[in-house]
Amino acid sequence: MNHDVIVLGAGLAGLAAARDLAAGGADVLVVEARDRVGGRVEQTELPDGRLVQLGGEVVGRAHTAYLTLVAELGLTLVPSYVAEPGALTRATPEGVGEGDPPHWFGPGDDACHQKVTAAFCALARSVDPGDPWSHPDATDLDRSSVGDWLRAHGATPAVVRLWEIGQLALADGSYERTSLLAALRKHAAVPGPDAYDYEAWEGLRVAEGSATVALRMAAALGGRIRTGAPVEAVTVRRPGHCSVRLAGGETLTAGALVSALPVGPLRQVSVTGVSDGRLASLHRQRQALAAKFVAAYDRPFWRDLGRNGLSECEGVLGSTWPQNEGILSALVPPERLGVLLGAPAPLRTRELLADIARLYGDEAYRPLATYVRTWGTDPWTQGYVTQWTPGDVMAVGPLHGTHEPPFYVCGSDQWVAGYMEGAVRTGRDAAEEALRRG
Ligand SMILES: Cc1cc2nc3c(=O)[nH]c(=O)nc-3n(C[C@H](O)[C@H](O)[C@H](O)COP(=O)(O)OP(=O)(O)OC[C@H]3O[C@@H](n4cnc5c(N)ncnc54)[C@H](O)[C@@H]3O)c2cc1C
Repeated sequence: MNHDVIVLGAGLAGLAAARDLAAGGADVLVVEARDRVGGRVEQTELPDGRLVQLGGEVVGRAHTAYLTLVAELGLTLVPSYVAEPGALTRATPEGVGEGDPPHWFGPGDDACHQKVTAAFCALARSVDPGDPWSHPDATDLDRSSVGDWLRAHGATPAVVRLWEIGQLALADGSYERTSLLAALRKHAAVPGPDAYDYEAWEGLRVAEGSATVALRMAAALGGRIRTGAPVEAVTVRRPGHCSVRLAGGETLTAGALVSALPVGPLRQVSVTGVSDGRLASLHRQRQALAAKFVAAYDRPFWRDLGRNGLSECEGVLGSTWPQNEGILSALVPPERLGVLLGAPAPLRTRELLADIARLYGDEAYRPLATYVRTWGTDPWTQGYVTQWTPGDVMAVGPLHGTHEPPFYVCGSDQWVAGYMEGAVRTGRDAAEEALRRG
């Protein structure tokens, strides 16, 4: 059977695209490799009814496409962990400290931190997040790492360490391997007084559960989604004549294709009939590889210490934060993922709980349930959020986030920095463009 549009991947991007295409009157089919929808948003339920998010969780006030979709779906936004009272905790091999300044700062470090932060935010204002390539110094800014830029602007080792622990807390790649232009672009997309504004990026969550956003869209799409259907090859023969070959050999045809695949799995799909330049651009994109750990407790015991559950760490874990009453989320950043994967599976949980115990005490060793989700090595994700190492922004180039009709591209990697906002924004944009072109 021929469809108007086939959407590849049933994550937030693919579902948002398919929802708008169907609403616009298109005959749309979504093909999804896994036996579930949602991709990087996934949830499970504890016996006591609390939902546990194993993937994407929080958004911010600047995430307008996501917030609009949530309202359309009749879901509720509530303040996230950012509103939790209490102090941030930072753990390094030499100590555990509370609040600011960090425990390794000496005289002059705080003033230095303020100075380089102000310089970074001012420089970010000169970057257009939709067109970073037009910046007069784009090539140089992209060639530099954030770490090199910090040192060149007088950042002390203690200040560089603070920036780095914050970056690894987000499980992004190290600032030593992050393009300055990409970091400036990300800040320009969601500006704030700090290099990363937690309130603007992470101040809200969906009360009914982050993955419920995907489940609601999928329920409305009903039989238009095929799960357990990995795509192996796509061919664009001529405008209006596209085909998709699934694992197992079945071939589907459509007038147009919307790829909503993460950049890793997309590299493994054979794509024919699309320009070499576009394929080179798509294949150059990469993801930070990370894992998520969740420990569910009967109560938020970190509050006993006056702490808010948010931490930045130099252990195997890069960070913790409370996702829900008594439930702690944690991320293992790319630089430390190998340590986790190298540990025998039965020992991993104990090792991760030890990091939490160091932060908040021995009650950490008595969770009701734990979950380790190694997204970085999951074959259908191969990552976590988009990563831009020095040189990547220019190499990917202005084709980023654009289409080659009848081959449309969306997914969080096609926005500035990934995230659920990127998935929804680019998914809806792709659908709008495909409908506009008929
Ligand atoms: C641990 C973790 C925490 C995160 N935290 C946050 C957060 O708090 N806030 C935030 O905004 N973002 C967060 N993110 C990022 C966010 O979840 C993602 O950017 C977003 O959900 C990606 O949506 P997507 O539709 O672009 O891609 P995906 O969700 O990855 O969807 C792609 C779909 O394509 C499918 N697929 C892959 N290959 C094939 C194939 N060959 N054939 C068919 N189907 C295929 C996949 O199975 C998947 O369902 C987090 C991500 C992770 C992993």
